[in-house]
Amino acid sequence: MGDVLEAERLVVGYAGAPVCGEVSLRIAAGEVLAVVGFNGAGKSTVVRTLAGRQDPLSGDVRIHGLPVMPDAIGFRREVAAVFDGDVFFPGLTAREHLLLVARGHALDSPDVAVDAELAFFGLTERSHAIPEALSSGQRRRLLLAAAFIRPASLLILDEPEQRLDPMMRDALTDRIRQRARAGTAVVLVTHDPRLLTKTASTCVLIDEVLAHVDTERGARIIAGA
Ligand SMILES: Nc1ncnc2c1ncn2[C@@H]1O[C@H](COP(=O)(O)OP(=O)(O)OP(=O)(O)O)[C@@H](O)[C@H]1O
Repeated sequence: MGDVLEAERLVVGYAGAPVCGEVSLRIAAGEVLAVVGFNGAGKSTVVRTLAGRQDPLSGDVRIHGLPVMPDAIGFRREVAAVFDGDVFFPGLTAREHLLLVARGHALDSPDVAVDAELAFFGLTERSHAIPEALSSGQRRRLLLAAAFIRPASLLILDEPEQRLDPMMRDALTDRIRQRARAGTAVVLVTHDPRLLTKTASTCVLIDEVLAHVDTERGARIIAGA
């Protein structure tokens, strides 16, 4: 099977200054690639660049063999992402956010899909609340629900475990595995060793020099062991 995502000698950073070493990686359908490293190493910068949220300083990123085109419908159809700073429509309820995504992606039965997603992420009772009236963990769940409800061949998750309680982390772990089994390629930035070992098939350590490490070693690095 061909690569979903391919980065070749990618350099990422701000105002012309790189934040980490060159990144070269590939990920195929059904693979989960964990991205690990210490605070400030450059993980979010790397995955934001992979998702087309910022331009690379140099190097190449290809998704299904094509350059990253964040404004193109075809690109946005393939790539779903959750980042820390993602925003909501202040006047729309949790349910309305998910309906918007479900309808936008032409799901067959959007109402059914939305109810299922609200239930999975434990938001059914808060489905008519606007984001401001949700707890911070519930807002995180809503962002994740919006990413998982829609089809995508590449799913980029930047520390999705943030602010989730242990039960929800377990549910998220299962969901990522299920999604990968269905053929989605997943890029997962995480500081959670358990989430990493239970989901990832490969791992990269972001530092001054990028290292490809096995998932057990990746988990030991983030556990500080
Ligand atoms: N918008 C920005 N402008 C300039 N520098 C930035 C910007 N965002 C992040 N940085 C810097 O780039 C470096 C890498 O940040 P990044 O957020 O990619 O790290 P990270 O590995 O994801 O960290 P963490 O584990 O803390 O989330 C840090 O030194 C950070 O201070």
